[in-house]
Amino acid sequence: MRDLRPYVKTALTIAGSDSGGGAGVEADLKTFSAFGVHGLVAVTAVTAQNTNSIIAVHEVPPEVVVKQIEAVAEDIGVDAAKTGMLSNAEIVRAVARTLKRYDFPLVVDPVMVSKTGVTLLTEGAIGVLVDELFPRATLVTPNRFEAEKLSGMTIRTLEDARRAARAIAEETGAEGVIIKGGHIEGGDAVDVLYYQGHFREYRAPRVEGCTHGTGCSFSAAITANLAKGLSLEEAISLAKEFITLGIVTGHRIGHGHCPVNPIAWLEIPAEKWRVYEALKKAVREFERMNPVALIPEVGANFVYALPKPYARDKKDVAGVKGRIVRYGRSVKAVGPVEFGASDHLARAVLRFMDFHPEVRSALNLRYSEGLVEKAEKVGLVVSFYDRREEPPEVKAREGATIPWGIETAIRRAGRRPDLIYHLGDWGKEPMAIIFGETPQDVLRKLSLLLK
Ligand SMILES: Nc1ncnc2c1ncn2[C@@H]1O[C@H](COP(=O)(O)OP(=O)(O)OP(=O)(O)O)[C@@H](O)[C@H]1O
Ligand SMILES: Cc1ncc(COP(=O)(O)O)c(N)n1
Repeated sequence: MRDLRPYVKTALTIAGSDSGGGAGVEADLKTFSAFGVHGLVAVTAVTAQNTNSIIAVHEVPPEVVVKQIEAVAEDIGVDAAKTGMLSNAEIVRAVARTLKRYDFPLVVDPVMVSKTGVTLLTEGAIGVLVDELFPRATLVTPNRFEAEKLSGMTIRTLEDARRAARAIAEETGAEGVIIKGGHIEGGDAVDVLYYQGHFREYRAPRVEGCTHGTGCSFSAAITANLAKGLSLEEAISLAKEFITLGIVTGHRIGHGHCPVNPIAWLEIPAEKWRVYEALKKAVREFERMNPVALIPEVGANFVYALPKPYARDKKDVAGVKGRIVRYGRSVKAVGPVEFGASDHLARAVLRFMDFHPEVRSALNLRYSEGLVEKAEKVGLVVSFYDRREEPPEVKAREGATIPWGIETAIRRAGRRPDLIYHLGDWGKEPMAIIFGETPQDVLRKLSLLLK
């Protein structure tokens, strides 16, 4: 017997396919999944596309677009829907006619031109979109250029965006209009909503990263949250947070505009849990191994970073709060495993990851000649840096010594080191650091040293 009240919500995207996986239905489906919503699809056009350009477009016959909508609406049910690339007037008309038969919330992203400058909606279809689809829309999400086209106004400031949003809503019958600020100048990326007679701004810092598919993912995120029953304003707030993260963590693939990363929203919390659990287990094992003589005066730490591109600063690296110390005859973690708990060792592993991104874990130990000899004897790759060789401009920069040292040691080794040491300096204890892909890998190397 099928569950009569399914626990999962569904969202439908009516849009084009992007073979590069950055925009269109591909971005929408990833976004729906990121919010835990089951995605449904009606493909309007197949594009041969990459990060540089759109090479070919094959439009789907309008009746097949309609059949796709009906097929899923009638069997599975739709909790909210969005439209993206609709390509031509016939498809717009068929979609508008079909959607009038259903009452789920609808987000219309009036996609007209791709980031790479290719037309995705014929000039003649724009009027049809406005007349036939906008009146059915809960929200319309134009970017600056689309809003200028729709309103006939020039948009340079937020005040301009406010005026245009209101004009579009009042003239077309769309319930809400949000003008996205990706292409409106300013230190922040600000989106301006006009909804039910009032304005609201959504603001986030303008970030560096990947922006292909931002409009698609943003409207899909709003749709997913409407499907889950959130209010329009709550749905936009979440979508705004989501899109900023997706831009910063975008995967630098292809030679043109790299795609936004909708999965970061899901993957970061998931990876944090994996890192946390793996490190907690390894710290317990380290305590059991009890290498009392290897604990430095300043204490040891054991760290594990999120994978790239999510490991950006020390808050993305888990470590032991208060470090690991000698306590009588045993080795004890002072506090719990936490993200951001390590400073020095976190910086060391982050720098290591710039050269070898797969090496995400590290453990620092008391240096001794014997330890280094043993490491070489068991076949570990050993390298070092000498703090006395540190250039003055590096020394002058707070926190720059360790990254400089790690880089120096990696370059010196000419291959991936397992252990890096330094002999100390005034007031600095000599130290050895074991690096590994995982905390288990680090412990494996440590056990070779303890044999
Ligand atoms: N560099 C950036 N930093 C932060 N947010 C941004 C940036 N660029 C765009 N955004 C945000 O991303 C969302 C999409 O806006 P944008 O104006 O880029 O839409 P678009 O042009 O339709 O996107 P696309 O054409 O890439 O699909 C908005 O919330 C916008 O504020
Ligand atoms: C199938 C499809 N839909 C939408 C876009 C717009 O996205 P962008 O403006 O980032 O190129 C696209 N390029 N391809």
